[in-house]
Amino acid sequence: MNFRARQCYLFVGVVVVVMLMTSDLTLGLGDVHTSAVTVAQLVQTEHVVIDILQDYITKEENRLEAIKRYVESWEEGEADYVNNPINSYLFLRRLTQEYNTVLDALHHTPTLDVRSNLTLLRESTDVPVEADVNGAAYALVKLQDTYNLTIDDLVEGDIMGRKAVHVLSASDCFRLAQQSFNNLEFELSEMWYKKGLELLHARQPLTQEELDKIDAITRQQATRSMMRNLVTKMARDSDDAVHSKFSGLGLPTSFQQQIYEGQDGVDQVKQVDELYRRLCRGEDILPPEAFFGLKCGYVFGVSGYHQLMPFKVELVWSDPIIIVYHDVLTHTEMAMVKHISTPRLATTMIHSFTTHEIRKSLARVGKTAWVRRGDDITVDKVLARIEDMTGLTTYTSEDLHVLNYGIGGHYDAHVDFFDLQNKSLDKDPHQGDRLATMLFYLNDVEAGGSTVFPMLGIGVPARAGSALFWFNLKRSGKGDYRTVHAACPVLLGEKWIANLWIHEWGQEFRWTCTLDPEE
Ligand SMILES: O=C(O)CCC(=O)C(=O)O
Ligand SMILES: [Fe+2]
Repeated sequence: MNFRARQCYLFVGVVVVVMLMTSDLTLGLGDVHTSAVTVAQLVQTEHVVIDILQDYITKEENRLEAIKRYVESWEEGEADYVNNPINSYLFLRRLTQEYNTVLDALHHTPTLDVRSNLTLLRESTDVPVEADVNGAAYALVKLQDTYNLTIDDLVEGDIMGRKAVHVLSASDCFRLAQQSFNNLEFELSEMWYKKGLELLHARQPLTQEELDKIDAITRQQATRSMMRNLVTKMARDSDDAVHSKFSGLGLPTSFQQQIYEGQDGVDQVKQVDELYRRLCRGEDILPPEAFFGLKCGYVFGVSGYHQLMPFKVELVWSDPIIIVYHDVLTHTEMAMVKHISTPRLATTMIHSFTTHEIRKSLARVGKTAWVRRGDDITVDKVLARIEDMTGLTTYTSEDLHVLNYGIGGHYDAHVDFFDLQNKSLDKDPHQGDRLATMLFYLNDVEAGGSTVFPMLGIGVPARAGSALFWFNLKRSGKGDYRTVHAACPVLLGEKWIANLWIHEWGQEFRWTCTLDPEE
């Protein structure tokens, strides 16, 4: 292995080890792609960049044109400038007026202007950096994995028949391979290296540089596999304190399987993950009989206008109760919630209940904003509607949590409750546990983005204006683990949701509880 390759491997090794020690799988991954709003803003920024450059090109062309005109108007040895008065006049005019134009053109170059305009733009916008390209590359790999997309289709830029503007090159494949490796997706990494090499081999005749690249990557296979074994062993040998740091951070299931091999619960993780993928792909998991007895109907609200105008309700599951309300928000209301949230969107963080840290995680990729009662009349109306729909108070709930997922945006399997009965969290600020979740879909997602419940085998597509509702707690107040749910990665388009976590306090006369720990 040459020195550069060795250095490169050392670097990858260090990255992987640092990721394990700090349990930060997001290291080196930017999150520009995680929100469709941010990407749309960048598309606008690029329009401005193109305008600035276009203007620069025009000015440069005019400048060169002036210089060219001067040079071309000189007819060497052809004219008698000395004896012919007209020639003499033209000659002197050239040397004064036209020559000055040339001097002007040479002095006033538009380069400084274009540079300062571009610098201003860079300072006023979050221009993506290398890490953001890696983030977007990792999103692609995640989509490939969840939706069983073939590597060939991805290379051709084909996602479910929708063509991209360009195909992927060999070096794109190597970037995807490297990114998968950094994120401990070792099998996927191998596949992408193989594809990259195949694309390079297909280029005939090969340049010396390409031959060197093929050679280096082929020789690095052995080091990669050594690195992989080392990292896996280190993770396997780590103690519980380190393992608990990993929880909820989006460690790939394939890697978890290897490090927790033979331990309790690992089969369940694998099973939940498998069901999650199948549900995301829209596969039917349950036989039709499982849905017998489930109903659709009109249900009147508990107060206000909906006492006369019922809600369209679909019972998606009966135990635990999962309900979809159709057409419950208007387009204006959805637009308003998105409008207020857009300037507040920030990288989604997750709260680890084992370490109490708040961190960026690969388990949840998207951008979040919080909006509260009083921020806008629409928010107040939405909260009042939730009370109408559920009969529960929203005065002890959290603020409305708005999420914008871009391509690959997702949320791995989780429960919404804190299980306060089992954990010694300070209860007061929480107003009790999260009794129920109301999740509004604020747009139609072109492909992907369903909410799925792997333990139950059901999935709910994101449809603009509908709302998904379920109870997180049993009547005894215990967390109901059957409500494990996940947001499938967005495959095409974007996804907007707003959810409200309704808390236990204040529901004493609205929700019957029981002392029976089994209920
Ligand atoms: O986006 C979704 O479909 C689910 C989001 C979710 O589960 C959450 O925010 O807790
Ligand atoms: Fe959730």
